[in-house]
Amino acid sequence: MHIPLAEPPAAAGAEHLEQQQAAITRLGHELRALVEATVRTAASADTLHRVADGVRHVTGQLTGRRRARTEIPEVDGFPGGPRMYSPVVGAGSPLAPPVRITPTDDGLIGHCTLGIAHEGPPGYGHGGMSAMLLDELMGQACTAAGTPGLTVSLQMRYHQPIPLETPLRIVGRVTGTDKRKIFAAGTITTQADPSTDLVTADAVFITPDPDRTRALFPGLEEEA
Ligand SMILES: CCCCCCCC/C=C\CCCCCCCC(=O)SCCNC(=O)CCNC(=O)[C@H](O)C(C)(C)COP(=O)(O)OP(=O)(O)OC[C@H]1O[C@@H](n2cnc3c(N)ncnc32)[C@H](O)[C@@H]1OP(=O)(O)O
Repeated sequence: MHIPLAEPPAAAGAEHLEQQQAAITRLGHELRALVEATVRTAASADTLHRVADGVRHVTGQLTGRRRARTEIPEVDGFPGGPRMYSPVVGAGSPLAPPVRITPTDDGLIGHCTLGIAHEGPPGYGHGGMSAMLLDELMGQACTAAGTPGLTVSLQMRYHQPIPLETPLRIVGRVTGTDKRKIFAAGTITTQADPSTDLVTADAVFITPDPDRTRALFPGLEEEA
């Protein structure tokens, strides 16, 4: 079984997909603003109740067909394409900072800024967020290297707290392979001081064998 990395959308449907992605991105942006306002507000209980009623009303407008659990959204490509609802890179996810990723000669670089919604210690990023950022960058580096895999081991080292509301730089790169195992490393720094590691990580990813891949991802299109 050969699983190609995701291709850009076919020309016929490209315009529709672009419009859909733009709308998803816009809703994600507004939802992130809502999350940010929610975790910062000092509004009265009355106001919070009123807003909760309004949000419930808005949620009720997202009707129609709901994506099944293992279904890959039409706006996405997997593996290796856009992930609109990823909690890390998804422009449509209010959970995502979101991270913007660019390839380099030696892996991938991600840029993002964490907000108060991602807080661990007051004023600093949650350690689980750092793990999520690095897992994603290293995982995507595996895919970009042509060896997509699932994380089986993730070792984190927290050297200094990650400041919130500060542009961050996340690096992920593949350091080696051994059959289906891919070894990766990653770092988080601020964009202003990329030579001071705040968090570093090492991880092992495994490319599942074809039977396991089919079982795990029934929505994945195969090429003969
Ligand atoms: C071709 C398409 C492939 C598609 C897959 C790619 C998808 C990703 C693509 C795009 C995403 C972009 C970004 C995502 C980033 C975030 C990533 C995540 O969040 S991943 C979610 C969390 N991780 C899990 O849920 C995994 C749970 N684990 C499993 O399902 C299994 O462990 C699995 C399928 C990954 C492997 O199971 P086995 O049965 O095939 O592998 P065994 O035979 O146990 O091990 C193979 C070799 O690896 C070693 N190994 C196993 N665990 C190890 C470990 N922890 N450390 C070191 N080596 C280990 C073993 O000793 C063995 O080595 P020896 O061949 O004997 O030399």
